[in-house]
Amino acid sequence: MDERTPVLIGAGQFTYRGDPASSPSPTALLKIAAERAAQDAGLAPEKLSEIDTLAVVGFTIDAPGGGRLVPHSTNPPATLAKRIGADPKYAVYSHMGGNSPQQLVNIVSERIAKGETELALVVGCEFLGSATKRLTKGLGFADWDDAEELPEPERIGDPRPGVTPYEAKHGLGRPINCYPLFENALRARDGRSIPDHQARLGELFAPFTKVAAQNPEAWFRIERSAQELVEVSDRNRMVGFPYTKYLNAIMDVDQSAGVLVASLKTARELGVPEDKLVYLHGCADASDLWYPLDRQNFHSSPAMRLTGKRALEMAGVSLADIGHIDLYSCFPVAVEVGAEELGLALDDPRGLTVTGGLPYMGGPGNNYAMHSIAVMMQRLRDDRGSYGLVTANGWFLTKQSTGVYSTTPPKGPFDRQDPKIIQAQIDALPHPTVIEEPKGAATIETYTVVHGREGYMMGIVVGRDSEGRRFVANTPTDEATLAGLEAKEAVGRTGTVSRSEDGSRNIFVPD
Ligand SMILES: CC(=O)SCCNC(=O)CCNC(=O)[C@H](O)C(C)(C)COP(=O)(O)OP(=O)(O)OC[C@H]1O[C@@H](n2cnc3c(N)ncnc32)[C@H](O)[C@@H]1OP(=O)(O)O
Repeated sequence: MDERTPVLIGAGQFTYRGDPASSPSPTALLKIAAERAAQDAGLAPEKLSEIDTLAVVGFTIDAPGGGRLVPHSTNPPATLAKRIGADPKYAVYSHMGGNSPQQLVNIVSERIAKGETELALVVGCEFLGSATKRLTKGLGFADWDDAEELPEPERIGDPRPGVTPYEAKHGLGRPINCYPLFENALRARDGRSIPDHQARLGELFAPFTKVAAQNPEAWFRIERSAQELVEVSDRNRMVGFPYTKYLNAIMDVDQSAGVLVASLKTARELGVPEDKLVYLHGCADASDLWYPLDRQNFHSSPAMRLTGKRALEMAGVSLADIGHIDLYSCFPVAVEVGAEELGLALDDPRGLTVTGGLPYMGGPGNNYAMHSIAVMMQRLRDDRGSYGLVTANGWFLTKQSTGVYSTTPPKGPFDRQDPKIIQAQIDALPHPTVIEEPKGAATIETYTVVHGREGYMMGIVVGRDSEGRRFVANTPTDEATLAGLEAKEAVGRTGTVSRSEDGSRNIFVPD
């Protein structure tokens, strides 16, 4: 076999459940995952000093506008490299997006195949669990010694924000507000009643909780029934209609995961046991029409379809050959759309997650898919010769990265297709015109109702004006309007849109 074949040799995960006052710093979390990945490959932790490539998944807290409330290094790859005694010639820090782990594995694999990298560490972490508690309880961060001021890291990935200022002003910038727009559109497209659709969401995610309950690294190791997931209760409030809290990715966790990727030559020189090797057979990366209002509709993802198709094609296998699947699962609609685009039934007997998914396993911001890859590697080692599919999603069903893995060595050389090829097909798709200041009669294309801890907050409507142009608006915030939007299907309802009194936003009033 070609000695430049990229191969994943070790994976490490870590979940911190201790006292927030002594929680590990971001660099410490990364280092633990890296050391566990080395151990998994049968290597001493000191061997990490030999990496020539380091790719760190962007911290959620470094999202644009995140500020620096939580002290941490201004250059996470450089700080981690120092801690593990490495001097990588290629060190990068990714932009925001849950697609990043799979995308980084795809990119470093291509570098390995081209002879640019011999041994790479790809690693990320989430630390909002303890960080938020430290901030709210005034515990400080004095024991975190990684808040270094260093030159900015080299960034990798697509730097564009997930929403336009127009969309952000109306609340689309938060995933808990934006994903429900897709869910409600999907329900309306299928003509399903609200109660039937809620039941479907519960049935979709109950098996995820079962997998999480068996996963030692899962944040919530609790199996829940379909009904419990969707029933509004004191412990399970509505967040963004139709999603109760249990259907949302959990935000506040402390977790890290990383993988070591090597050329086959280096893996052999390091003495990595053959039964540890997991090959990346296929991969693809693409973005959908970027901003939510530019999408063709709110119930599809051409990027998921085309990256899935391409990754399978590159691997030379079909969906029927795949034994293990992990679809990105920040919210149910990511799984529903992902399954539909790939041609999978929601009750596929193979299951749609190997980890338990973002609402139960955790890893909410950008690093979840690293956990999928880590668990997938072990699944494939335990089921030798089988294939595994991992999908990873960033922003609002925006950026997609896909990987197909197996312990079976690939037949041909690793040849990643230029992502621009799929991207050109997606960018050429027709889509509606967007209008920023609509006026007059309009129709709801999709919507959500946003709840805070104390109850109703606001409605968000994506609508079409009388000329078919798409806009976003908020609704009046009175309970009757908001409860009405939840009581019966509001997609297709008519109303009137105008500018708010202060001129800052659009307001849609249903008829
Ligand atoms: C591409 C992408 O990946 S997009 C996804 C990116 N990720 C996100 O956007 C994360 C979205 N999630 C969130 O913002 C938050 O987790 C929310 C809003 C859903 C809930 O958070 P909060 O407002 O803090 O919830 P609330 O105050 O009502 O309840 C907190 C309690 O619920 C628990 N909880 C929060 N989410 C869940 C969940 N999914 N399952 C079970 N329990 C949960 C918390 O651990 C906490 O428990 P405690 O009281 O025992 O400490």
